[in-house]
Amino acid sequence: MYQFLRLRSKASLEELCEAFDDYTWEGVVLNEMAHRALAAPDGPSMASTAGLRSREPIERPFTPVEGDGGNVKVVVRVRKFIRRELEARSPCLVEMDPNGQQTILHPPELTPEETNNRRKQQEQRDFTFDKSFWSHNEKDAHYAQQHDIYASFGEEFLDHNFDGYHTCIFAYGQTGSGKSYTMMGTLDQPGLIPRTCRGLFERIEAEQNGSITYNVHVSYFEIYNEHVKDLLTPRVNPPAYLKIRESKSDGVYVQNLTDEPVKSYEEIERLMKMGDMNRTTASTKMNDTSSRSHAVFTLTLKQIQHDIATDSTIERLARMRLVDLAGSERAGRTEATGQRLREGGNINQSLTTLGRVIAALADPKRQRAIARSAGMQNQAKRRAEVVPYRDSVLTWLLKDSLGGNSKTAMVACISPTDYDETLSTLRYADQAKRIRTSAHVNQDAVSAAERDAKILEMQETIKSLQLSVNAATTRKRDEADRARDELEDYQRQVSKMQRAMEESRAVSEVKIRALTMEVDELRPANEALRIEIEALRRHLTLAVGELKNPIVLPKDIDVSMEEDQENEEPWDGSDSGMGDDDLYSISGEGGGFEHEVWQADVDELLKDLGLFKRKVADDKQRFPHPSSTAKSHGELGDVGGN
Ligand SMILES: Nc1ncnc2c1ncn2[C@@H]1O[C@H](COP(=O)(O)OP(=O)(O)OP(=O)(O)O)[C@@H](O)[C@H]1O
Repeated sequence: MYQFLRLRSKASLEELCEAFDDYTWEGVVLNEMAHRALAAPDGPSMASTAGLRSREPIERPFTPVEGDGGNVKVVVRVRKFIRRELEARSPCLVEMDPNGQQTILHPPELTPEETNNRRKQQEQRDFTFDKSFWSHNEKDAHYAQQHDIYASFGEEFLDHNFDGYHTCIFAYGQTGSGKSYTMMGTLDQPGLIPRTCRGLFERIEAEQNGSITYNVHVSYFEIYNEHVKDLLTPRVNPPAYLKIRESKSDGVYVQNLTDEPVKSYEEIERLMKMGDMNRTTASTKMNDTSSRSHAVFTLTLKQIQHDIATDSTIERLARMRLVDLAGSERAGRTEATGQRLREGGNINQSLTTLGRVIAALADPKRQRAIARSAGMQNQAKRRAEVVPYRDSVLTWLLKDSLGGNSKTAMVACISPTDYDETLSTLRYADQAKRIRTSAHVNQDAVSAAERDAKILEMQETIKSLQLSVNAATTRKRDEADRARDELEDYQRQVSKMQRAMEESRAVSEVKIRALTMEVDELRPANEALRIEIEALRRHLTLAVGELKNPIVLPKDIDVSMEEDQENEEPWDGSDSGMGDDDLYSISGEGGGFEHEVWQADVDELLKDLGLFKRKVADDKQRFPHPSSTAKSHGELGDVGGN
């Protein structure tokens, strides 16, 4: 700190910076402040460090990345032999080239009679997909385990979700080909769904940086015989079927579907198990645990980032659809009768519609028509589009995932032994490769005022719905249906508002967390400032005392003897030979001039310190130290004037 007193020319802010640079680590804080003050275009500003920091761009993973969804990603997986196939000593008809991603289907050896009975010859067929997973023989080097499937594209899809894209992965294939094994897996060999859920929470924990709030919701339903059943509510008899509705803001949705908020993987795991228990399965000739329904597991991830500088939020919404379709089946081969036969019929019908939707979407002519229809009026638009989404519940609900705002992947599961079924699946998959989706980042920037206004608007809507529900219930019976719809709308709005308010509360928590962190960060700097000020105050007292009572040395004592001896030159009193320590040795003649210079230096110092005092006081006022507010004010008051 003595360097401070050794400044001989004007004690400007620049010199103060240098002095602090050489001093202690606490000086870095003051130094940074002084540099910032100097860097300000209109001279030293009163902005505190915190204020400056808050205006700097915060690290933001929320950089909008736009682009289309690209083509549907298609991968194929062949499973190992199951008991039935081993017993029949069926040969493996599938070959895969893991490097070229080729899947080759060989024709089975037929007896002459079988060959004669066939209308079409079976021949070798080659297909190329984004990936061909060989899960047939564990001993092979390129054997694909469950985690290989997730690592290959499950992780990539999770990346898309965090970027704000909706995604959909669906498993397609004949009954018993390994769809449920791939999607859900077993306890010791978990599939894509549990791995995605775990990956999601691992990332949330790893990416927790304090300024982002993550909200995750889960829903799980099945489409059984063209009816939608909630898998997260207990089964009832007769079964409760849910309605499908469409709204401008939410698109096609299942009314009153449970959408459970979850905070950890364990919570999701519990819901997954509950859903699986509720799912309709049955034993058939082709599969002991055959899924008799299409199951749609949906994760919704909302990321809310709060920018403390502008008090606005950026919201990203991503929906992950993980679909385990029921398997296509030939009645002749499954030998199904009664209920199983009816189920099979419904399954096949919806899969046929899915095939028609895929064919329509993959057709380039149709794609051009859809693109052209973008600016058309309703009726003309519908004629141009003609994708038969509405022909089955499955395609109607997956409309967006199949050809709209989603990045989509299809896992085609095949059996190693069944030529016709496998060929049909591979053709289906080959067509799906050509579908292009139009995914975009689902991101909104909302200011605090807009958020409040949104909640207010919802409250108003709810109020008016409440009035019309009350009025409708008093009207005649034939209006009961309308009343029920209004009531459902009302309930939907209420739960939407509850969610918005919950999010608002979460944003407030983030704000509090960020401010607390900033105060904590500033605490050491404040403490350093306090110590510096105390030291400065002591030194100033010393310097002022020195000026008031200069040490007068008798003329005949030459204190510069030592120096003279070293320099071997007599001191002539001129400025050029004066070292820093001479400040303590000068007196008498010429001392008047030096005194004026010192006085000017000290005045400058006092001025600068006044400046610091104001800045420090400003900081202290903005970020008060709980225990030392009063004390600090007292200390600052001791330092020289403005
Ligand atoms: N990659 C695999 N490795 C080991 N076993 C598998 C694999 N794929 C499927 N299996 C086994 O094959 C059998 C049928 O699989 P799974 O139930 O997943 O078929 P599915 O396509 O879902 O059938 P369905 O359409 O009838 O529901 C199960 O016993 C399953 O454990």
